[in-house]
Amino acid sequence: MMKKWISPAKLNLFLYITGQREDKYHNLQTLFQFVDFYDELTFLNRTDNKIHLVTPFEKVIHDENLIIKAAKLLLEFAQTHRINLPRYYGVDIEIIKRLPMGGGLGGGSSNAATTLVALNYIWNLNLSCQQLMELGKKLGSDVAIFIYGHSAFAQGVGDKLQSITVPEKWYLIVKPNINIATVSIFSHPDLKRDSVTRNINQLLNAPFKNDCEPIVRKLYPIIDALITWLSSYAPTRLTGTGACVFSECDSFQQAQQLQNRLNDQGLFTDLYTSFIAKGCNRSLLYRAI
Ligand SMILES: C[C@@](CO)(OP(=O)(O)O)[C@H](O)COP(=O)(O)OP(=O)(O)OC[C@H]1O[C@@H](n2ccc(N)nc2=O)[C@H](O)[C@@H]1O
Ligand SMILES: Nc1ncnc2c1ncn2[C@@H]1O[C@H](COP(=O)(O)OP(=O)(O)O)[C@@H](O)[C@H]1O
Repeated sequence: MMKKWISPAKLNLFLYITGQREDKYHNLQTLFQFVDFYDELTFLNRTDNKIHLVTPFEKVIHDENLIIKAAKLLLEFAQTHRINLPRYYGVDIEIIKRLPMGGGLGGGSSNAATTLVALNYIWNLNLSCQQLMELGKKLGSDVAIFIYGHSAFAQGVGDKLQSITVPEKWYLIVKPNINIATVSIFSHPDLKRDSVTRNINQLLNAPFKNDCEPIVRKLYPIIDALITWLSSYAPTRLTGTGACVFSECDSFQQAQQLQNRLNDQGLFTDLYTSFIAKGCNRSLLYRAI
């Protein structure tokens, strides 16, 4: 059977913005954890050395897809550094896409990371995790954490990573039918950008917050309503720049109860979907290898 490569979602358990650099990128302090909800990628050999994404994406053109960009970047790196490639390195890439786009779950970045890790293995390039992370950063700030593959406290623009083990909670993740472009939140004048820099112990011992949440709640009333409603049952926050919100539960049963309650309360039920996932300190990308 053809090997499936896992491409998991992440949550930002907390996210603080401590300033903005000259290049306009924001300095962050964030806690990343993976969950067991994922896309699946397969790579099938071609004999014409073309790289092709077989699965159509409604909103992303082929060559702009982060999967294709990652494959081409790795190929170019191997060719520039004269690393031996197999005679037939062409691939047809298929994806079972479950992660919503613009959901703050890092789906695009995760797909890029999985592509880099998978093709490094399939092409037998032997690049180190560090080398793949450096390449990944060229595609997006979040790609590095997905290659790193362990829960981490991230600083800088989200790329300075320190491994950390956090409780593997269950989450009810609610996805409003909205896609939020990261840049639209990071460029908003009212975004809170002045959190004080704290060390990891201070951050772990304070209530977890997301600095993007106030502005996202103001811009998207459905997200505000969901966080307000869910918070009366479990701690609930925004992940990344949204649109998903997650409620932290101690067991699958608790998450399921909350999901049932949400479905039964009958408010705006056509405006969102939800699923249950478990936090994983180790990314399933590596557990599956
Ligand atoms: C906010 C976070 C938190 O994990 O996640 P998402 O909500 O997107 O999943 C990330 O920092 C997003 O990372 P990623 O989605 O890879 O962003 P990128 O493609 O690098 O950047 C998109 C745009 O966001 C802004 N940006 C991104 C990262 C950062 N530290 N400061 C920024 O100001 C920049 O304007 C950039 O052009
Ligand atoms: N393979 C991909 N999967 C998802 N999004 C992709 C992909 N390739 C490019 N994109 C683009 O990246 C954007 C951000 O997607 P995604 O990473 O899923 O969201 P977020 O950054 O909110 O977590 C999408 O809206 C889409 O335009």
